[in-house]
Amino acid sequence: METVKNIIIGFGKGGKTLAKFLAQHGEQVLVIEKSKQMYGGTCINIACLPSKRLIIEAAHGTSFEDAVDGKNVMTSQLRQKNYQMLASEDNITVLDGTAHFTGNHTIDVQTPDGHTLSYKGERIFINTGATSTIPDIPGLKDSRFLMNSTQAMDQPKLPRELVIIGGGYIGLEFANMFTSFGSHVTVLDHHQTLLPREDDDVAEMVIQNFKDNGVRFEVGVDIKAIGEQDNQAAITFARTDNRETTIFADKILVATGRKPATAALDLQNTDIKVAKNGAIVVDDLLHTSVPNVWAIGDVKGGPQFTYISLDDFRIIKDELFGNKERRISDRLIVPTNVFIEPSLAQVGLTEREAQKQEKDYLLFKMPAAAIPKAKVLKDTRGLLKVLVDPQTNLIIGATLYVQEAQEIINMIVLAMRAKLPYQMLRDQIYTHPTISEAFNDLFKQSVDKKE
Ligand SMILES: Cc1cc2nc3c(=O)[nH]c(=O)nc-3n(C[C@H](O)[C@H](O)[C@H](O)COP(=O)(O)OP(=O)(O)OC[C@H]3O[C@@H](n4cnc5c(N)ncnc54)[C@H](O)[C@@H]3O)c2cc1C
Ligand SMILES: NC(=O)c1ccc[n+]([C@@H]2O[C@H](COP(=O)([O-])OP(=O)(O)OC[C@H]3O[C@@H](n4cnc5c(N)ncnc54)[C@H](O)[C@@H]3O)[C@@H](O)[C@H]2O)c1
Repeated sequence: METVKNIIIGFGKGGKTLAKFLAQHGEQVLVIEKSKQMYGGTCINIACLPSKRLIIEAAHGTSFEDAVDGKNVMTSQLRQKNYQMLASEDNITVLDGTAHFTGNHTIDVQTPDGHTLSYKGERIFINTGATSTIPDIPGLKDSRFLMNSTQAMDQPKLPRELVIIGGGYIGLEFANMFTSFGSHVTVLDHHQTLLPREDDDVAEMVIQNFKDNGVRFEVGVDIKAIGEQDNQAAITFARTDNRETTIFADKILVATGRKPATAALDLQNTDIKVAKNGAIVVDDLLHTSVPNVWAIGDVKGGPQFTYISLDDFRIIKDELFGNKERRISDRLIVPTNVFIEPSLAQVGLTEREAQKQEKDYLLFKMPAAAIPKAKVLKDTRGLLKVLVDPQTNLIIGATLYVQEAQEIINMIVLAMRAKLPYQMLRDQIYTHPTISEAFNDLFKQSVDKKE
């Protein structure tokens, strides 16, 4: 059995960044990836980048088929670039194969040609990501109409009637995208409230905009069964009043969350603790319960974002080569963005959360329609809400539902991290016409909280 200084299982965001860093510091690294189609990990191949590319193509009026082709060219280029980024390093070996543990620090790798290779790792980093879940609905798992998000982005033709189960991140982003391509979309969710973290005014506006675009929502439903009729899927669900309805679709996209990919790792052969949901239990420094074994990214549970996986890399880098100060609990200001149209970005407290915590706050609020650039972009939908601590003048939360929110939220994040008073954003000179210059006007006057 060969002993390797660093083994990274999975070519994910944090893992690949760590591999490059370790190699550049003279350390030997073995990166094991189970699929050649996944070099570079989930984000670039089957998640963030291809989905955003399709969303943009849909908004530009590209046909679905051409958009999928273009997306595939992009992901293949990214895959190649990611592979080269690691394989070109003398100290890194990228091994095709599926890894599973045989002991606390030993693994076997099943290679595509049927061989089993055994390794001992002085350090092991688990970066295997997460996989789609399929809810236990009779007939769903075996339905020929079922797709997960990866399959939805690779359909040979646009589904005319599309049912999406789950109205979270993927559900809303794909509902927006497929509607723009021309599908008729119905979103089913078992919760009564979509966007449950958002303030009511924001969530209502987002859902109304979807409805205005033709998306149908059925919330608080209990999906009873998936069948087939006349070459279509038949989806039967009960509404809150227990009345049963059946709707029909050419495809069903399941977007009901993703679970940590630990099932194939044979962690029962180790002392690595796993939570009920399959997530690897880690401490504040990403240590698993076995010394010198870390978990990075989605596999450790918690927020599932590429930038969190990247930040996991920073924690490990700081532990191994820095001053050992960075940790998960430092992540107090983490922005999110739902890539719908317009974009919905959020950081810090919402108004509801501030009220629940009995925090005093100033509310700055304005409609997107007041921003000249929104008119230029021909999309004046949305609103901006920022909460400020009246004692310190520091921003404590922001929700930006406006075109380009995914970009300008990062200015708010910077102001929060640098503890800049809101007046700094109010009085700054911005380029024009831009969405960010809205901060000049937004912060002029706080509004009555009851508005
Ligand atoms: C449709 C979609 C859109 C998304 N959009 C966004 C977005 O816009 N912004 C954002 O921040 N996040 C987004 N996410 C979430 C984001 O993709 C994930 O949080 C991120 O990719 C997780 O990265 P990771 O480092 O945990 O591992 P991953 O990138 O998931 O990598 C894990 C790798 O491990 C490999 N692997 C698994 N098991 C084994 C094994 N036993 N042996 C060897 N290899 C193995 C897998 O093949 C995979 O390549 C999206 C997710 C989806 C599904
Ligand atoms: N823009 C982004 O950053 C982005 C985009 C896409 C995905 N992601 C990441 O990927 C993760 C997975 O996305 P997702 O949309 O699958 O999960 P999600 O957790 O965001 O949403 C799941 C939705 O499915 C519903 N649901 C669950 N079980 C159901 C059932 N049996 N019947 C009906 N509805 C049901 C839930 O109520 C919820 O609304 C997200 O949590 C996010 O971290 C991020």
